[in-house]
Amino acid sequence: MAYLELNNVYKSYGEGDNRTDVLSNINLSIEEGEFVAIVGFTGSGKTTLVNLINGLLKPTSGEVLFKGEPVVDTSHERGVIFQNYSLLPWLTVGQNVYMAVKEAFPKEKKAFLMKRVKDYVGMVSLTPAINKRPKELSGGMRQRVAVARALAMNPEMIIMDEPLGALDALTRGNLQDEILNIWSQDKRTALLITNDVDEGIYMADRIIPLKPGPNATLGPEFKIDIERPRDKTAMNDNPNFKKTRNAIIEYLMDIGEARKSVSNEIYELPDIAPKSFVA
Ligand SMILES: Nc1ncnc2c1ncn2[C@@H]1O[C@H](COP(=O)(O)OP(=O)(O)OP(=O)(O)O)[C@@H](O)[C@H]1O
Repeated sequence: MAYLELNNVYKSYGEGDNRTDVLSNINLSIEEGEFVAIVGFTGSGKTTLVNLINGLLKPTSGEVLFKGEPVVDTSHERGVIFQNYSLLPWLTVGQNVYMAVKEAFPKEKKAFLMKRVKDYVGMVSLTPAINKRPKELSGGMRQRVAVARALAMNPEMIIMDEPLGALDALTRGNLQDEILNIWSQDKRTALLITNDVDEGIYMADRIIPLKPGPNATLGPEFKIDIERPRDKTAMNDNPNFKKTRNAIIEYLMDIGEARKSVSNEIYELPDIAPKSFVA
């Protein structure tokens, strides 16, 4: 039994003429302690996939199993870092993180909770902004609060939906390292959804492309055979890095071309005129 399993998962939105088939025949198996990245084009169904795993959505058919049990709801065991940071606007940075920590550790004393808030706000370099409200922060700072909030809850599995997209390269690199530290020290399981192949190779054990939809499905996996801890600078000269990067990019370009050729199809519109049109 895998830690997380998706078996023949299909997901559509709407009914009848309004039906959109987003995901088709998704099969994914992640072992405990693994770090898996899914790379995909925008609009291909990545957030839908995250929400199915998180328990915010139910599959149209197929099953999502977490530790052998069907996922029916959200759970603290699976912490999600969303791309749209969703902070409570009336609370400060510290209070936003505190609320989440209190929910995850309901029996702990205030001193424990406050220390955890301080540690995780510090980890994302936001100590000077701990008393600010979200509207006083830049998009990147808000995203860092969202990262601190999710990790401070101590989830067994960290699920990341393009969590670092809005950040500058330096902050992004630092947070990648923090996430990797937490993942490896605390023996977590991680799923990263990204459109950045280099980020996926730096962080993950395996990369799986999501082929664009409608009816998006997972492509072949690419194993990242590079020793940990990985060094970004040294990696550029690593033959395995170059080989894997080229293979993934080539694959994505091929499916991108296939997508373009589908969207370039010419549709003929029927030759009709409105019956009651008065010029
Ligand atoms: N609630 C919904 N009702 C109807 N269609 C939806 C709904 N949510 C998403 N979709 C459609 O499903 C498709 C995939 O959306 P999704 O947000 O999962 O993609 P994504 O890969 O995360 O996109 P992005 O990279 O732009 O965030 C899109 O065509 C979108 O319009």
